[in-house]
Amino acid sequence: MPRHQPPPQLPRSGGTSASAQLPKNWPREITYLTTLHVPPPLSSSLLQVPSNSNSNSNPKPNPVPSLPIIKPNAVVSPNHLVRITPITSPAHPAHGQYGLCATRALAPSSFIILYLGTLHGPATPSSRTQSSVSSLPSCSTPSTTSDPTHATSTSDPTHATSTSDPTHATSNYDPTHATSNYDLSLDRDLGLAIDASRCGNEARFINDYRGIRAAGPNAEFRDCLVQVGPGPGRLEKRIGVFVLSPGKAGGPRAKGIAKGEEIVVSYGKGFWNARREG
Ligand SMILES: C[S@@+](CC[C@H](N)C(=O)[O-])C[C@H]1O[C@@H](n2cnc3c(N)ncnc32)[C@H](O)[C@@H]1O
Repeated sequence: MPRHQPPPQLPRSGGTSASAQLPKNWPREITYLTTLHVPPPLSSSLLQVPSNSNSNSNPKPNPVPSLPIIKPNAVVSPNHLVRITPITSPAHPAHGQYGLCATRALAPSSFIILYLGTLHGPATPSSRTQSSVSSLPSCSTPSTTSDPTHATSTSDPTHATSTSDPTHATSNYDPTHATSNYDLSLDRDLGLAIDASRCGNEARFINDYRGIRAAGPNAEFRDCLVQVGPGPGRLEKRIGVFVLSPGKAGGPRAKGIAKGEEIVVSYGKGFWNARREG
């Protein structure tokens, strides 16, 4: 279970905006990010997607043409569409933790927030045997917040983290990613994932729908692209949280998410099976 301990000496806000305010109820021991944390030796160029140029110098088609493009003005920190909410009802399965609630009605299919955290590569043979995390690039000191009892995260089946590819020399793998409850796969081919256990944004507080919303999830993680730099030219891959699409007319999904409702996704059966087995 995630724990929110008293803070070590940490920066309270990360990303590009040093002056970013913290969202209400943000736990002091977790670094708040306004952009993806990409520690060396990784580089955000790994996430770049060729722009849809018509020039002859780039005759290849865009390999991910159908992903939604999130405009810079849709990425605001703190995010005014959501509120980090302490869960006080004993009937809630994540009682004593936090959840994320909508501050206004959110339309079906609409973009809510990016999932931010630390980008990391897969485990390499050497990183698997590494016993100390203190020398690894991280947005905080070795964590008092990661729960060693957590079994390997597999999250949403479409975002299950891969830690088994030993071929990527650029890995910054920290062994705590393997037991993180906040780890989402970003690119299976490259073995890249985003871990929000030590640093992240409001999206890290999204719970799984099981035991919370009988009708199922009302949101989902989706691959998307963000514009980086000035102008529309450069696109990078990210994971976004979106309201579920309407589905069959009149069904529970058609309404989107109501003001005050908890935003819940499906982590996938693998996430919970891994914890039962672990
Ligand atoms: C990504 S975190 C979600 C935010 C978390 N509630 C918090 O306050 O940090 C995932 C963890 O939240 C808890 N959680 C999420 N959904 C749950 C559910 N439906 N039932 C029980 N626990 C849940 C579990 O402890 C899980 O490992």
